[in-house]
Amino acid sequence: MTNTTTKVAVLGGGSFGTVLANLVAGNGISCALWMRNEQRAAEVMNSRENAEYFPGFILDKRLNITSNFDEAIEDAELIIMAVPSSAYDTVCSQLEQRISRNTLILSTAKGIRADGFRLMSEVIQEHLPHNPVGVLSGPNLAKEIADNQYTATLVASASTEVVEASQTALASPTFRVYAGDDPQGAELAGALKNIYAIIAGITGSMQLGQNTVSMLITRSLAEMCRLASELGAEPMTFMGLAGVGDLFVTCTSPLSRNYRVGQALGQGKTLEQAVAEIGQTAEGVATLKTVYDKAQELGVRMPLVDGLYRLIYEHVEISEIITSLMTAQQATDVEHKVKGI
Ligand SMILES: NC(=O)c1ccc[n+]([C@@H]2O[C@H](COP(=O)([O-])OP(=O)(O)OC[C@H]3O[C@@H](n4cnc5c(N)ncnc54)[C@H](O)[C@@H]3O)[C@@H](O)[C@H]2O)c1
Ligand SMILES: O=P(O)(O)OC[C@H](O)CO
Repeated sequence: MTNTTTKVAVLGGGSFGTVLANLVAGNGISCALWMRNEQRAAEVMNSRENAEYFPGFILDKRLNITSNFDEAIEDAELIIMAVPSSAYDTVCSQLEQRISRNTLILSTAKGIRADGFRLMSEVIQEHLPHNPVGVLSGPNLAKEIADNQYTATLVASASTEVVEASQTALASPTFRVYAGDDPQGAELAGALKNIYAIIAGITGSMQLGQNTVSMLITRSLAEMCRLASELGAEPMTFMGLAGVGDLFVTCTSPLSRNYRVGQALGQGKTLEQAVAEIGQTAEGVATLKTVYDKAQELGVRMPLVDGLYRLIYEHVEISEIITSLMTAQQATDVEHKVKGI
């Protein structure tokens, strides 16, 4: 797909799918937004508003919203996956036998499948081994994109076709799309930061100072890099939009659902209550256990992940966790430094 792009399909009509599809349609490119619920799709199509997620945000009149999967993907050169990571296997299996090998796929979910520690691009490739795949990751709060706040993102792929097609489809005067060549790092960064956003939400509810927030973000970044470099990703990816960029926005904005889960936990609610209260996808909840298990398996030091795990699953008091985070034996050698930063 080049500047002559003819059709894009966005699968998943929640917050992110809606704003991405609207960006594509706004660029004058034929775009179908697929929502699985027939009645909802009809309502959004007729009212031009996805009232469940963005009341008052009027969608581009050229955007087609449909619950008909075949209609949505027919002739699409680029398919943008915007369902949560938990739905990837289901939706990818629906694509099998229905799309050509040339169809480009862009993954936007920020999660990791627990079974086999599979990244979303890996799930796609398992179902669609011949299709070129890329990942989009960065500081991209959907509400701010809908409000046309200046935003940048990263599309990382081994396929220049996917990068170019994504730039053509999504870039606008308020949405800048950078190219990257470390999809594994971009995906890991996007998924890992959700865990730290939950911790930031907890500290937010405790009204701790900016020194504390800054320490948390910095220590989070070091932990993320340690695990990612152990898994073979490029640490420098974490210095960019998908790493520190997304970590910063998600750890500081109550628009982040993961941050809000943390706020609710900090107010004494249970995890179940917190998740129910948000009512939308907060990938960090499932990612926490997946990453905790992986860090244990690989022997990677992740004290913040350990602390959140102990708080949620072992019901250890927050004060005890903070004390252990602040008084743990300090490294005096370079062993604990992250390679590359
Ligand atoms: N919202 C954001 O600001 C944002 C930004 C960047 C990335 N993301 C990522 O995008 C992914 C999707 O998140 P979201 O914010 O759109 O979530 P959301 O909760 O707002 O919406 C998810 C949508 O997916 C639909 N869905 C769930 N299972 C499905 C299935 N099996 N088939 C079809 N549809 C299904 C739901 O009905 C819902 O409409 C997440 O991994 C998230 O981390 C979100
Ligand atoms: O609402 P969250 O916590 O899923 O965060 C949304 C995006 O990932 C921010 O880049």
